[in-house]
Amino acid sequence: MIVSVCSLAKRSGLCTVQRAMLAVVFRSAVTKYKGLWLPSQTVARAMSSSGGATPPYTTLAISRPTESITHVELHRPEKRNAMNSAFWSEMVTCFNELSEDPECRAVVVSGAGKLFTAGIDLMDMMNNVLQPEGDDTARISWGLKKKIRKFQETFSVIEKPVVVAIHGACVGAGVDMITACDIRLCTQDAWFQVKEVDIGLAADVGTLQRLPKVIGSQSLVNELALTARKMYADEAKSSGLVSRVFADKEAMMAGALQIAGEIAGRSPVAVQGTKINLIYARNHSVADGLDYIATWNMSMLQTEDLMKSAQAALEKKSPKTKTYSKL
Ligand SMILES: CCC/C=C/C=C/C(=O)SCCNC(=O)CCNC(=O)[C@H](O)C(C)(C)COP(=O)(O)OP(=O)(O)OC[C@H]1O[C@@H](n2cnc3c(N)ncnc32)[C@H](O)[C@@H]1OP(=O)(O)O
Repeated sequence: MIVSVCSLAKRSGLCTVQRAMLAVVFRSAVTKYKGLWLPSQTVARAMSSSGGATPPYTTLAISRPTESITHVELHRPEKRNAMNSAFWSEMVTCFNELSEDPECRAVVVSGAGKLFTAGIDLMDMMNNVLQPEGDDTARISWGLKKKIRKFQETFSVIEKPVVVAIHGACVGAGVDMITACDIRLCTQDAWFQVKEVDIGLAADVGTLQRLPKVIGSQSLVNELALTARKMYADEAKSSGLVSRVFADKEAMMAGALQIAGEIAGRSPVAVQGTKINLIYARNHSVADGLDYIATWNMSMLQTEDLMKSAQAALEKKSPKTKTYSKL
């Protein structure tokens, strides 16, 4: 199909630059799905209608909309994707596997059913997570700290670029999770709630540390975290929590897939380096960040990807027109 569009453009008398631009625009509107070039909208629809969790997982449905994009769907729709003990360990296994998988160059995360996630599974939290284990206060505290660190790890292990697509609601630990993702999108009906104060605890899986870096206004972060008020899509956009708001889930999934495709089509050396250095810069001073990238790039600048991408730029083509080997 791509080939026929290109030859059509050639016959139409368009110049090389116009033809190249047309090809890029066309490519961003379609996605290769199971060997066929299909409209991104159609692939997004297929992504949103998964049957159930993917064994051995019980809370996640994993699919590959394209060779290089993995879709991870939170999948406990009947419990509003509440995060139970299985979820916390499955997420770590899943993201560790994706980190090791050279085929996977970008990840889309979304939620099945009515909403993105209702946060931690409250029944599980009361019956399992918070059950005291240990003979005295010191030992119980020691064990709890280990648990909290393990929960924190769940969202910190995400090494590949992650686009998260939020619809309906994103509550409590859901906010912790999305602040650890790279690109946040939502639907017009989405709302966000740092709910932890309402259940008697200070959020401890990343919101209090990452949200101030994400939305920039400490006053707004304080208000959200201290009052647990809901924040709706428009404010999420204006405050910078999300970068785009879509009319509905289908449009959002198509948008997420398109962004993931933009990332996955570029040099994995450049993409991974960018993600790692952005996170480093967030957590360190400018001086430390500059030193880190200099050390990083003293080896990474030797990649063949640089020549390929520069060649594409000279030819006035998208870097996505080149093939980059796995990382
Ligand atoms: C060391 C700990 C670190 C982590 C800390 C994390 C903290 C947090 O995440 S705080 C936030 C906790 N979450 C909540 O307080 C949200 C509770 N849920 C709701 O308010 C509503 O369910 C919601 C507005 C999200 C959706 O409402 P809707 O009317 O659409 O659904 P429901 O009829 O209420 O629920 C359907 C079934 O799902 C079960 N469920 C929903 N949320 C949870 C949850 N968080 N934990 C466990 N189960 C949940 C609900 O009980 C219904 O089940 P059933 O009755 O069997 O149909």
